[in-house]
Amino acid sequence: MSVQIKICGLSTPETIDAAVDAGATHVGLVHFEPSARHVSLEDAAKLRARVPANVKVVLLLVNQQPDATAKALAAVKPDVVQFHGRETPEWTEMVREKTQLKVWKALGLKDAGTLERSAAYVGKVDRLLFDAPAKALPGGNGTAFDWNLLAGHKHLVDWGIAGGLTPDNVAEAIRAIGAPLVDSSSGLESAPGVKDVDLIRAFCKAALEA
Ligand SMILES: O=C(O)c1ccccc1N[C@@H]1O[C@H](COP(=O)(O)O)[C@@H](O)[C@H]1O
Repeated sequence: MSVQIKICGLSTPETIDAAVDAGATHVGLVHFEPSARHVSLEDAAKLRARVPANVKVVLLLVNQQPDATAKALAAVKPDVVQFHGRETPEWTEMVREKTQLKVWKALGLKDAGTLERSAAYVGKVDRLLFDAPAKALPGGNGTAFDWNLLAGHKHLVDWGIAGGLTPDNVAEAIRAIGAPLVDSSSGLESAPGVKDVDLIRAFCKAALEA
């Protein structure tokens, strides 16, 4: 099976269409006000409506309260909700059971200890997304983690990698650790929050040819 590709932080119809045409399997919408890629729920719902059924829409939320989470999910109707903050296994399990949506949890991979702790999410998420450790923001920082931390790891749940992936390094990442899904955001931008359609195309091509 070929690698799955998520292009995240999209905020315009043109870049959504470019990602879909280039072969992305997932497109991500960030609803997190401190982010340069934040989209309102109204805009997210409009962008969501452009996406064909064969491509999955991922709504990224960070440490939202239950009411705000329910409101966002009802407005955007994503296929997947990606929690990218300090959300607990109990929380991901509850959202998964209540909504029947696919639930992903992003984890900043600092060391082997983080990987051990990721076991707490097994059975409580549909995918673990390994990212670089948080900085001022919990993600979207354009920094990669040490992929070797995942070498030889026995994955007990679907997984993917994010963090500093670009058209230049995505093939290496796929070959190095056999990542089944790659996720990129800031590495495909001409300025923070401004996606570049040529970089989106180059990223998808490099991932599909890896
Ligand atoms: O994109 C953001 O601004 C963002 C904000 C808060 C949490 C996560 C965010 N982005 C996600 O982080 C990873 C890695 O991004 P990058 O490729 O290193 O820029 C990815 O899943 C982004 O969608």
